[in-house]
Amino acid sequence: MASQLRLRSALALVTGAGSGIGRAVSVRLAKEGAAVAACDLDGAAAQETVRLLGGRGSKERAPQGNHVAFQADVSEARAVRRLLEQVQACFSRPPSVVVSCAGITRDDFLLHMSEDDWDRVIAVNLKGIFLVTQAAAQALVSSGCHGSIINISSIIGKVGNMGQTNYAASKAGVIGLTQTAARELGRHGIRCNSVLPGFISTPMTQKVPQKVLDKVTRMIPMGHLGDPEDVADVVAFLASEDSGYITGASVEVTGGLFM
Ligand SMILES: CCCCCCCCCCCCCC(=O)CC(=O)SCCNC(=O)CCNC(=O)[C@H](O)C(C)(C)COP(=O)(O)OP(=O)(O)OC[C@H]1O[C@@H](n2cnc3c(N)ncnc32)[C@H](O)[C@@H]1OP(=O)(O)O
Ligand SMILES: NC(=O)C1=CN([C@@H]2O[C@H](COP(=O)(O)OP(=O)(O)OC[C@H]3O[C@@H](n4cnc5c(N)ncnc54)[C@H](O)[C@@H]3O)[C@@H](O)[C@H]2O)C=CC1
Repeated sequence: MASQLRLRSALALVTGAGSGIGRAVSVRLAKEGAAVAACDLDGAAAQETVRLLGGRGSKERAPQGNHVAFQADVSEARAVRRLLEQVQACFSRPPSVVVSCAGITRDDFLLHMSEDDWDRVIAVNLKGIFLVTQAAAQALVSSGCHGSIINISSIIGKVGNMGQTNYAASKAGVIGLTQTAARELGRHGIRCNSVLPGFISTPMTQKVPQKVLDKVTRMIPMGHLGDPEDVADVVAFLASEDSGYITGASVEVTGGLFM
């Protein structure tokens, strides 16, 4: 999709911006003119993303159209409230585009999965998106601004996957959360959509045993894993007015896997 300055007036908050899909989303939204607030649990990784965007802003003040890094754990309510406060103080407005990419895996078969591995994945992948979506929506509604919220789920949230009861439940929950937010926030001019990537080449998938990787690659109709940029293309579309009448959707970016 040709790159345009579709987002030149947007302020985009991206969580999980320090790696993989979140970094690719940050790069793409900046390329289309957005100012980017790049947030990650790993603050240094978020800073590196901002360096890649050519940003130099400090938390205290972001020169017009600049990009700034923030550190926050999205699973912590106080951290998310502080994040939205810092972003609005830095840019003097709420983010009109919010992309929740922060996510983790703690894979194991159901028979052996620990309660801690269940709790942590649900806390980051599902509660984290609840907290960020809620805080961003509150800021937008109270300021009377329209917006586009894009939550990264997974095709696994639709079809399940061996070794991922926690992850699959979290990603299925993201779809339902986003559909409900879309129903409630449409009247405020805030669109909410989910993106369901398939197997994308990032540090997250590098942990997958090779034999599983080989199996799944053979199952993909397009014959290869996706790149983070393939997801960023769709996120940029959902962030822009080119998707102005789309809300509550779940967009699969899978190369046809599990269609
Ligand atoms: C018929 C093949 C179907 C393959 C489907 C795979 C779908 C994956 C698509 C993912 C797309 C989206 C991904 C995403 O959102 C981001 C991620 O979540 S990336 C991480 C994805 N995680 C996995 O797929 C789990 C991979 N498995 C593991 O990490 C380990 O197996 C696990 C920790 C669960 C258990 O380890 P261990 O006890 O050491 O057992 P083994 O590794 O030896 O496995 C035993 C046996 O089971 C087979 N197997 C394991 N996982 C899967 C799986 N997901 N799908 C199919 N088969 C799996 C493994 O190959 C072994 O088979 P053998 O025949 O006994 O060798
Ligand atoms: N890679 C893939 O195949 C797929 C990934 N996804 C989802 O896409 C999103 C991004 O995944 P990847 O880029 O592949 O992973 P990644 O591991 O490369 O990046 C995830 C980022 O999230 C950050 N993060 C983790 N916990 C956090 C927390 N509590 N607070 C703030 N930041 C936190 C990490 O520091 C990291 O920078 C995740 O939600 C993942 O579940 C969905 C489908 C497929």
